[in-house]
Amino acid sequence: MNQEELKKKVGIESAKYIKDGMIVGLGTGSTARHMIEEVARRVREENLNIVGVTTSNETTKLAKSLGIPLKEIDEVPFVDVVIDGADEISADFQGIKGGGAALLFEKIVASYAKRVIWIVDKSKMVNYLGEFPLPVEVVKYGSENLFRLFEDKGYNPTFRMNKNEKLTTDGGHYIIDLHLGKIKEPLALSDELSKTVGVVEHGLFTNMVNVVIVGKEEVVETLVAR
Ligand SMILES: O=C[C@H](O)[C@H](O)[C@H](O)COP(=O)(O)O
Repeated sequence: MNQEELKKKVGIESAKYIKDGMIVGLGTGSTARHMIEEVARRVREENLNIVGVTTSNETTKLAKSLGIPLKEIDEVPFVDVVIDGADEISADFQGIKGGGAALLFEKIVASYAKRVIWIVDKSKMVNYLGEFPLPVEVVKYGSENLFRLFEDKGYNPTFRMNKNEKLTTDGGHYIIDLHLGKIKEPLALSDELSKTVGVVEHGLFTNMVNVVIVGKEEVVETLVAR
């Protein structure tokens, strides 16, 4: 079974957590896409009655094209469940997200969610976070200085590019990716980045996930955080 098939498997499995009447956070990326397609199928074929809240412009476009009813995040007081992909997940359920540049809206939706479910193929499960570059979303004003600050700290920063230009996120910011290799203390780094002026948000999602659905060759494994 190739990686794409594993992603599809967990996407379909995760949609089973969605029940009639729910407000559902719709994640972003190639794995979340499969979940969104399955949700749309259930809306169409099973008359599933839900409202989606999206986590990126890309997901809004996809969900609209598939006919999923949507509301803006500010039109709902909470989200029942958000289902999203991830770039890395460690054994203690900490994660890195933002490989698709959607971390800010994803974290906002997750922070209003009663339940957070991540769907990944087995390659995303790691012993330590950090091999995947950690995305940091920053205000454009002063971002070169912030870049130099990260350089001085030895964080090996690179600006996320879109062709020859710096990529601008859905929120109108830049992303600086930190190439850290191994993040020894995710919680401490999360605090440090959150306190850094000019940082809007970062891709460390600490103590946020409730359920992780992992696609493996033979089985789909469901891990529940304590
Ligand atoms: O910004 C993007 C998101 O955090 C994605 O959920 C994450 O990058 C995983 O994406 P994919 O399922 O395409 O690997």
